[in-house]
Amino acid sequence: MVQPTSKVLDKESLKNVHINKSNVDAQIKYILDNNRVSSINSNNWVLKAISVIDLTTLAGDDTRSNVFRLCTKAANPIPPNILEKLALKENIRTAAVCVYPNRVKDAYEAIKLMNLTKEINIASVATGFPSGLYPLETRLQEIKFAVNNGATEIDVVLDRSLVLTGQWDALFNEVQQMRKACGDSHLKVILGVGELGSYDNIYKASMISMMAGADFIKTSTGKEAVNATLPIGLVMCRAIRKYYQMTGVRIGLKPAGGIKTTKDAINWLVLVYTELGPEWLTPKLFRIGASSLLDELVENISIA
Ligand SMILES: O=C[C@H](O)COP(=O)(O)O
Repeated sequence: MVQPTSKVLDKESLKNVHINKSNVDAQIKYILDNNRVSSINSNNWVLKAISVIDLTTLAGDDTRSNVFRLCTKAANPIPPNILEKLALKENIRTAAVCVYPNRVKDAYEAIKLMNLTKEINIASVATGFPSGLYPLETRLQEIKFAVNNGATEIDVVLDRSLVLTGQWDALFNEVQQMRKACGDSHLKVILGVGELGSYDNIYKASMISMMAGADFIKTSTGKEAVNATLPIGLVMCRAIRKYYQMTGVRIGLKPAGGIKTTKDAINWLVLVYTELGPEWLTPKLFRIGASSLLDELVENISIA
């Protein structure tokens, strides 16, 4: 669990952040054109992508039975006939399932019933997902409710209005209280990047969230018009890198929203590999939040 580090970083220093959009776009083009991982067996990258998925269902009609199905799929993402041909040393699982607070108990019971040897984390969205526009008191209660029902990770949403009006101290204080409400569960902070107005705001919100104790920063709820794009990912990677340089603490990245194809997933792996290094490509530091990516990845596993 990451402890708040406000004493290490000076919030005033964020005033001088100016990110140039065309530089970011050019850097993304350079990274993809000079893909340093393209020579590596692509099956490894597809399997890596599967292992970092937070397999998500966040629909208004989610029921106990579809959460049970989701958990079964998270535990056995690759069909036995393909698994046999791959001859892996151990079965691959997705890193987590991600559900609404009222479905956490169902996920907990489903996973317990399966008696797995390797853990699948249970992530719950919280804090008035997706808008975050609810009283702080009830947003904190939602976190505690999800934790008490078995969530090991909490994906909170920021109140975007605090970013848009530059209320950085208020934002820091809110995230710090969310951190506290999580107890031992991990805190992932959803920035809602499509609604933050600028790359500068995305960078600053990333920094404030990490300073306040986020274990991960996450791009989107999946409900905004603009979700996880690579240029936004680059801005967030740079914030994570800067934070690591200043504190020695590694914070995770979770792109989510609109990631649907194998190419999308591999591009994110390439970005993180290039910007943060191979040590970030583990479920501890990188996740892909997605509701419909898994089937596409499985279809793209090549078997002899
Ligand atoms: O956190 C995960 C997102 O809500 C999933 O978005 P998606 O349905 O576009 O994959």
